[in-house]
Amino acid sequence: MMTELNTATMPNQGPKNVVVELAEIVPQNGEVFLTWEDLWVTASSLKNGNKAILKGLTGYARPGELLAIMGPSGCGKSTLLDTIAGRLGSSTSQSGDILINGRQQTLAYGTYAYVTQEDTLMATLTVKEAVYYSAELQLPNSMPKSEKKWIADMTMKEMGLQDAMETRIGGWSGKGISGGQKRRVSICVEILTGPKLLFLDEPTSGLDSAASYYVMKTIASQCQGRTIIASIHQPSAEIFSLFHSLCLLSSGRTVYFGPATAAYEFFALSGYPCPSLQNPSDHFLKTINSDFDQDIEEGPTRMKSTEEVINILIKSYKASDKYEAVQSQVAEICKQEGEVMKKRSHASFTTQSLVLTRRSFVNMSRDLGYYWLRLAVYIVIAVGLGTIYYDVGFSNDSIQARGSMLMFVVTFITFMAIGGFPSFVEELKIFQREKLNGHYGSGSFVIANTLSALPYLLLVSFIPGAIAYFLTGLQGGFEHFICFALVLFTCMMLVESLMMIVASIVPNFLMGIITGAGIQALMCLSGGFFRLPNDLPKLFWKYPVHYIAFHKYAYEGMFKNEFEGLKIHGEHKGKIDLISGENILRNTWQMDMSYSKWVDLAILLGMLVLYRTVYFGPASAAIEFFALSGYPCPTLQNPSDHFLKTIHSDIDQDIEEGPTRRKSTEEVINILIKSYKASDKYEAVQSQVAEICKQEGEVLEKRSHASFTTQSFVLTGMSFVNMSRDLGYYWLRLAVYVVIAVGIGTIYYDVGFSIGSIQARGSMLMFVASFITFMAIGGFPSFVKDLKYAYEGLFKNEFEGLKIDDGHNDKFHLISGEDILRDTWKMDMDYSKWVDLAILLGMIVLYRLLFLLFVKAGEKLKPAMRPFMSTSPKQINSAERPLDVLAA
Ligand SMILES: Nc1ncnc2c1ncn2[C@@H]1O[C@H](COP(=O)(O)OP(=O)(O)OP(=O)(O)O)[C@@H](O)[C@H]1O
Repeated sequence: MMTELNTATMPNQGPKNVVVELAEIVPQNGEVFLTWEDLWVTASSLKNGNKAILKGLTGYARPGELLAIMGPSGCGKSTLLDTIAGRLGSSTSQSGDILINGRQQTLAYGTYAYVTQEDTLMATLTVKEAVYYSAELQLPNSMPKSEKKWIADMTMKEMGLQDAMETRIGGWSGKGISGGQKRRVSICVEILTGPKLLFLDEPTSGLDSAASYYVMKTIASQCQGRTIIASIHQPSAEIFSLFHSLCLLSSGRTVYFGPATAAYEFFALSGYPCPSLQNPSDHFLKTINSDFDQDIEEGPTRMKSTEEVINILIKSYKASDKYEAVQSQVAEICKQEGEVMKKRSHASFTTQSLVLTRRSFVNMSRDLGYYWLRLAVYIVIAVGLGTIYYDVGFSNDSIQARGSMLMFVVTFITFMAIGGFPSFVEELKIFQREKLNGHYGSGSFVIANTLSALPYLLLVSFIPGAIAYFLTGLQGGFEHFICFALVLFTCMMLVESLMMIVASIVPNFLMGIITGAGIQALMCLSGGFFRLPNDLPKLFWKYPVHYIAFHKYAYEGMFKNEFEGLKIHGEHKGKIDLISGENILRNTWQMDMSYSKWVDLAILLGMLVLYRTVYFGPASAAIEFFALSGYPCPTLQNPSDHFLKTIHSDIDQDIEEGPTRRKSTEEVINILIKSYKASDKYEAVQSQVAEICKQEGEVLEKRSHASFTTQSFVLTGMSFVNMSRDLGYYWLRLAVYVVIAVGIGTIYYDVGFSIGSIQARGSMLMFVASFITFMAIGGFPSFVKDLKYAYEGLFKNEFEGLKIDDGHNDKFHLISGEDILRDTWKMDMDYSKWVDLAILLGMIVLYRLLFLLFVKAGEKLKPAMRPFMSTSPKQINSAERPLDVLAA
């Protein structure tokens, strides 16, 4: 359909006499026509009020075309893309119509793909593994495996990834492929299903100009029957020539929408022609960039501000035939009630769960921080526990020792299960991206994460568990050990499940660790060890928190397992008396003996199922919410572009050498290298280098910089401001601590001076000194030495000068706090509580000095460590590295 629009000529009113081609508006084979009309997007915040980001945009995207959204940084490109893809965050509101094939409908699975700016990929996998797994997850079961592999291989080849296929992706845990290659892997996994509508947010960010060109060329070559919309920053002249349509934005307004080729003419006719030998996109962006208030020359004497120029261009566009063409094209598309988008078939739920389990298992096995480090630390702690409580015996004292040892296992060892949280958060980010793109749902992810973690959790509970159990000499018998290890295993899994729920609600991992630790602190406080069950305040702490906290059942399971059937050799009036474990459980630990330890274990397992289900339901909806809120994911060629493009071997592109001869890029590079080595340039370089080396020239002098004091002050100021603004640094911890403090205060409310208060005071102080300081470092085991002085300081502060009524023979009898410190808590009374505090302060200084030492040593060690940390230089595309750095 060819339509000639408004051919009247008006001076400086935009390009006229342009024949605009309107596509056949009959969507076939799932093709997609997308229109948006009078689109407004407003961000509202308490601080800044309402701010319009997009201001009444109208446009369309058609099958077979690549539409580029261009504009200066912050003009609203990503917002427009997100809005038309239905991914706008909840902090913004939108108005206007967005129609697919003239209908209001949602984007169905497999019909569209969205490639985000950020690359969220599994760092431990190789490129090939990542793409293969993705193909298995997305492509239908009916497709043979060989075909899936073929599609994956072809797509990788199209994206120029064939040389990086065996290289690990790398990321936060270690260097892998380059940033540019990551970009291409991200695009690759999204186009595997051949979606009819493709959104790309900055597909070339992080790529050098040659790689950008080839990636965009590959994308453009896939336009057949496909609608592609890409936001792009600064395309080279060559990339610009690949665009069919262009949407040029400035501060949320349309400066131009129409054929990309006609934009050059539009600017010229509007009075801002592109100077010869300049990349048109550079010219367009420079003209409409109001960030740097640069006056624009309009002749030898006249200058205009960028804002004025933008207004002229917008007016010119609105008066042009391009504007009319857009309106009529949108009206035309909207008239048709086109095809309803049908969901593509994808891999079944079972296949997805199995593939995800395999992928997650491989990731866990390769990520040192997921389980291996924890296993090593647990083994060290288990040896520590085993040697501290070595052969605990059956004396009266062993009651307290057994109880403390089991409490440590249930509370601290399981608490440390949050150590794998950062690795889990990385996996979660990938899940969020893949879920948003419809690759699979929450169900398969939860099943896969549970199944893949099982073998590792069994390892980390049974091996350290056995070491601690047998060294301590807890109750003999296989059944007892199995119960102990199973309770430990279930608790660890419960902590991981709890952290999964936290991760889906809290946006970053530091905040997640603090929140998760806070929840656990409250649960173990009310679990029945730190405050015995009968002493817990009835309202709230006993009913319901005590019964909700998994620690209650874990303590009960562990204690029943240990004490049932045990005979303790107590001493009474100089005679040895046997006390039964059941009595100890009932009287000392106040346990509910109406059900067995296996019931406790069953309740723990039930809780596990519940936690995982909670994550699967409302929590996964929260994931979506946070991801959507932004937390969670050329004809005049630039010479340097040409050089890079020519020597770029990633994409095996043939280079024309005349009408018939073609050479592979690799061949061309070899010819160029040979030619360079034979040239006078090469000789000149050799002689210049030799010449320079001959001279013993000036020694480079160090430039003077800010003094040490100034630097320290500035850094203190910066750090202080950062800490005050970062919610996760101290504020969240403060809030969590306040909640825990209220918990402690109400649980131990007005502890009194009875004999029972000795235990209560001790437990409360132990909880404060260990658990709360433990939380300060996000779950890393605090140094035991610190705790000794912290305990001593707090205990002396509390008991010195105190008088406790021991109620001996029902008479009022006072015991001094000093006696309690010496006899009950076995404290060193040779020095005062202030010495303990001074030692703690000294340790803080020592740790900071050690930190400085490690930072300095780390800088020196880095070059030596590099070979172990990164992949070989051969695997990293050397041509991309310098430009990636520049782009960054
Ligand atoms: N949720 C939001 N709340 C407040 N302001 C927002 C929100 N989202 C975007 N903005 C603002 O809207 C403007 C456009 O943002 P957008 O990310 O769409 O720009 P862009 O053109 O894609 O930028 P860049 O090229 O730098 O990625 C920016 O000024 C940004 O700060």
